[in-house]
Amino acid sequence: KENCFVPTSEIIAVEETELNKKQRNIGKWQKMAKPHAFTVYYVKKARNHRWRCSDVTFWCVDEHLCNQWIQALKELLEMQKSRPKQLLVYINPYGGKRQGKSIYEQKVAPLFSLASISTDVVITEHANHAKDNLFEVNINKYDGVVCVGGDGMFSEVMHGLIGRMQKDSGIDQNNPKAPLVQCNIRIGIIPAGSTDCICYSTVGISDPVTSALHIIVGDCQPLDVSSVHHNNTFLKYSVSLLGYGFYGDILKDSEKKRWMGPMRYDYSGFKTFLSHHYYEGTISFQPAKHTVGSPRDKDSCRTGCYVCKKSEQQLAEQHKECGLKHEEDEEEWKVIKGKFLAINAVNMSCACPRSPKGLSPAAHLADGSADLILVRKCSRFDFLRYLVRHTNQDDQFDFSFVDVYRVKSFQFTSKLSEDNESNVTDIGKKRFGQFCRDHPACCCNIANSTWNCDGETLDSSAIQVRVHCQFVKLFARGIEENSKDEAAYSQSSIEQLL
Ligand SMILES: Nc1ncnc2c1ncn2[C@@H]1O[C@H](COP(=O)(O)OP(=O)(O)OP(=O)(O)O)[C@@H](O)[C@H]1O
Ligand SMILES: CCCCCCCCCCCCC/C=C/[C@@H](O)[C@H](CO)NC(C)=O
Ligand SMILES: [Ca+2]
Repeated sequence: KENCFVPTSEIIAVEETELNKKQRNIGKWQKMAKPHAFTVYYVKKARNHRWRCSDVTFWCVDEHLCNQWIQALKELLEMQKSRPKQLLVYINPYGGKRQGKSIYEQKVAPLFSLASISTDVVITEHANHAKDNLFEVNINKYDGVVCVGGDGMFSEVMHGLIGRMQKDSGIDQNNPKAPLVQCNIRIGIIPAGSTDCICYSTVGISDPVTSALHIIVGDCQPLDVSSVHHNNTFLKYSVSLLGYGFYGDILKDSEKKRWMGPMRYDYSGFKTFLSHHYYEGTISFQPAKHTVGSPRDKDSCRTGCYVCKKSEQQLAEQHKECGLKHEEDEEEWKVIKGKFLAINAVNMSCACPRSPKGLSPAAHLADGSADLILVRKCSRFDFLRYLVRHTNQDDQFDFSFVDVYRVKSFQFTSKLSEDNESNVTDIGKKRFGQFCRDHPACCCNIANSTWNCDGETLDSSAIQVRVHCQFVKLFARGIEENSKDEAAYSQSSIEQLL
């Protein structure tokens, strides 16, 4: 009795339906001598951005008419050119709660098969298996690469794909100013990790079935990617969080407790909060002048985002007019020295189930900028107030000790490495490390923190970062507005469409 309207772009599959005897004997169909039927499988939108596969079966007496409908609907599906037909799937069996394999087999593979998508599946045997494999496979054979795992697994696949593109084009990734070759093959994320921040921030929910359906309908969401260098050595790419201090320390501690699963972040988070370490250093950045948005905006990045579209146009125009190299070199750098509890640079909101609005709620997925959040030294109580605001509706930037800037590139050098560079003859300092000036009695050693790069640690504290606008593409569409559409989808009618 429920009506529903389904755009053809959200039909998953159409199949002829074999009616069994019991089905034939119900309702008005029992009067038919030999009823014929077909079933339409479609995306049903539920609450909180969750998608489900629903179906409706149509019956008729005329076999020819029934076949015509099936044929017409299959032709409509064939016209959806952005849908993948052949996918390469990497499963990390040890990510998150170690359920990647069963999640894929039970929830995702049946949907891919229903949608006639062929897959080559690789279950990874060690870290970097997927990344290394992507340098060897015949990549042109595939319409997309799917990773089943968490943010770390996504990062691995992204590094494999970007690295492969640069290698094939003869681009040296160690050159921080090299004009990188864009990666056009889309990546799908089936969330099976501990944080799943990239999935949550691009889909609005961390749910394997929802993500599988976004892959099937062939969605496309571009993402900004930051390249991270130490002098002239390439370190990593980042799409979500580059965090020094608090999030770096959490990650470093939690790596030793992988056996705890996702709980390790809560344990290490609490421990890191209690340790209340701050780090001295200098951060220099180039403000993102091309973008029309600001980190203090009330509106968030949503499907078809105006700010992201505008940034894309502006950057394309700038490149045409003066060339990237010339223009970037000339722009001003702002320099800030200080003592920081956390330095967070986010290319997207970094929303995740732990923090549903994220570290920077107004950050954009594809505007060519990152939000640089500087949390200066403050009391434990103030830092706790700041952290709690990640989980409620209050403004987390409304503190005297928190500053946020929208940037297109930045650099960081810790005080420790500055001192070591400028004072190489100070043997005592080099041999015994540097002692905390605020607690001379306790002699606590203030080492550098570690950068947390999408859940992986970086080997260097001194880094240079540049944001590349819309550098990779995901099978996603950004977070959809929670609007009347949701209600409309559940009430209107598939019969109207057909
Ligand atoms: N078979 C494997 N054995 C050990 N490590 C692996 C294997 N396959 C992949 N990895 C590595 O495991 C790391 C973490 O995986 P993943 O991101 O899937 O889970 P997670 O860390 O629990 O989740 P999140 O990144 O969301 O916090 C990845 O960086 C990846 O390189
Ligand atoms: C006392 C209350 C504390 C509440 C703190 C809530 C903050 C949660 C924020 C989660 C971090 C989101 C950033 C995502 C980072 C990922 O790249 C990374 C890898 O998955 N995850 C982590 C935890 O580093
Ligand atoms: Ca961005």
